[in-house]
Amino acid sequence: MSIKVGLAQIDVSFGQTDENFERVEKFVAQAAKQQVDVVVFPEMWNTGYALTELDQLADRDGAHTKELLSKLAKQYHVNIVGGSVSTNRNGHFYNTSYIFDSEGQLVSQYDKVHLFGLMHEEQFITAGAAKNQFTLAGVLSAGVICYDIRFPEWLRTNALGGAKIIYVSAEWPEPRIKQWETLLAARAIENQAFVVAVNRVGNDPDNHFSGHSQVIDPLGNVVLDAGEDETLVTTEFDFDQIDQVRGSIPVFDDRRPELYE
Ligand SMILES: O=C(O)CCC(=O)C(=O)O
Repeated sequence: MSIKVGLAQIDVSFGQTDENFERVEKFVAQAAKQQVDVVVFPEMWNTGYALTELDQLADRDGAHTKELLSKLAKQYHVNIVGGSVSTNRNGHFYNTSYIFDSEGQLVSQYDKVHLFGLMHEEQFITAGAAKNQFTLAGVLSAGVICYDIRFPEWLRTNALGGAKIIYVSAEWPEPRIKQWETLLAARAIENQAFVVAVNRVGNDPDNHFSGHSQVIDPLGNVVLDAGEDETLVTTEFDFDQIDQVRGSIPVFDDRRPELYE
């Protein structure tokens, strides 16, 4: 079984929500034209890290994002891993990912669990406390957001459901891009899964973001690298490789969880 994914490596206009919603709409249409099964977006694409303005800008109850992604998924008959957006729910702000199937149904909702102190995220955002495991395009999958990839135990926790694809959405700044690439490869190898990771490009007042969205196979090989410009890149991969890799080095069977606490 194979799947075609589209990585929407977009810029994010700082605090300009209307512009950002329009951009996402354009990229979903473009992805649909290329007949992808799943299109994936980066982190916090509605506002960027405009954390001090969340009161005015964060999506209340995620309503605007959910309405748009659901409509687009249905209209174009495409599955959408909606990156993440800043949301305002019950008086708290969250960094929230919404995932829609090609019928326009919400299949998962995830609040980023590990908040990134270097960008003062924890001063504004409330951390999530739940996993993100779902079936999309018929494939068991998991999803995390940016800084989450520094926590192998969290990805393992999510991957233990049998995920064959781990989706990562990020706003990962350029100075640490080597760490991004290395961490993604390690998460793919240790979980023997495909990693589909989408980073943004462009600038915010404090950071430059250089993309390098990637698809990585279960052996840690980079199948696709999107480079440093705003772009939609696509690739198709099949899951036989996962069975081969898991069959030859059975790390899931060889785990010793009784020793890990
Ligand atoms: O861990 C890093 O170096 C980057 C994390 C980050 O930018 C984020 O979580 O938004």
